[in-house]
Amino acid sequence: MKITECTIRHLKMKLKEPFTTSFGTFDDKDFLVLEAKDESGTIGWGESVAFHSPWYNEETLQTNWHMLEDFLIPLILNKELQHPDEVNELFKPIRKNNMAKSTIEGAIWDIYAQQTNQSLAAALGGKKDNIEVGISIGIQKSIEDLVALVDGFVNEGYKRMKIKIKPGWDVEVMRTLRETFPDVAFMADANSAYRLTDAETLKQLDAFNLTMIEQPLASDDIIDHAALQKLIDTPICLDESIHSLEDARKAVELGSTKIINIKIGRVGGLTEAKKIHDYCEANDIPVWCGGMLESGIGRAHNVALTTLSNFILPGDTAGSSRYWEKDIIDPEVVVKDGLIEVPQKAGIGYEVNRETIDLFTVAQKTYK
Ligand SMILES: O=C(O)CCC(=O)c1ccccc1C(=O)O
Ligand SMILES: [Mg+2]
Repeated sequence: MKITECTIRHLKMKLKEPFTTSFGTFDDKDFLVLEAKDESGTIGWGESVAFHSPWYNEETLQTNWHMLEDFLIPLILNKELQHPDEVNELFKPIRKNNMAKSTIEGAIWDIYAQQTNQSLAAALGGKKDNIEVGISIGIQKSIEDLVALVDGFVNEGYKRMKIKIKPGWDVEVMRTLRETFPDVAFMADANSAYRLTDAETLKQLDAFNLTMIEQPLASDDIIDHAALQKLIDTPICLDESIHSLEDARKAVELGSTKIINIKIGRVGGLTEAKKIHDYCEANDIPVWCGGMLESGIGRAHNVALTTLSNFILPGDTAGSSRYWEKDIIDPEVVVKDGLIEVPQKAGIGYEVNRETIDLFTVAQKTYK
């Protein structure tokens, strides 16, 4: 396989509802999509999960465009590749910029799966026919609003509720939810809103039988998380702190994390995601697939990755209709009884709808 052409598109899509985390609110979603073509005309799609602003990590839509245009696409164009794992090696001399790397790596995995006539899930080694999913719920105006939302998602069948928390929107919120829904699987995600000195507050969450607490402390920390885990019973799950297999190994060895949220973009692509998955499986660390409010393209990659055996806990891959009036893939990702059926077609398994994607494209450029 030889990539002969890449097109970067900047898409702007309106979220149905604003999504609020401890670090800010998303209204629109601005992001990049990459279309790669090989010498035989096979087309593969990748999505950048970098946001418009550097809130979640340091990458942005613009830094991703720069990295792709000036460094990553030139490394790939017209190079003979046997397997997408080689992309991970080719990109090693370039430090970080994982979301940019993942964008093009994902498109190459899609092409590879099509050329070997298998679903992306099968190409990765996944065996599940369907995957279990939960949902991530942003910070609301009032606890009553949150209770009503959770009630709706429980009725829709989502397998676990992830509640965004921050100082002042934490203990009483989780207490109310636990009292109202005694049997629902809840977890909390702080997106780095606390410090080790907040351990007493976080300790109070132990009373609510949470499946885990995600990234309570600083986004680059694994030392204080290890100290915190000794003080609280709720298992800690790292998100922001894990960028590679090496990060995962160090965090597990230090006792900073008992569960890992794997995001394909954050770790630089599917090859690295699979390595982290395999390491965690060998070390009895359950993993699950995180979300970045993706369009259908990124969502399809998440579905495929989640078919690997150690994705034991439900992920954040909710259905397309949770986010968009109209997604850019056909069919859209549908959740029924908390399950997504894994597409069997070759590649990512969904068709990118050219008419819809054109509607949301605000800029594009082709490289060959
Ligand atoms: O529904 C989703 O895609 C997951 C939403 C989510 O939790 C999230 C959204 C934006 C940035 C960070 C995170 C996170 O997992 O921390
Ligand atoms: Mg998170």
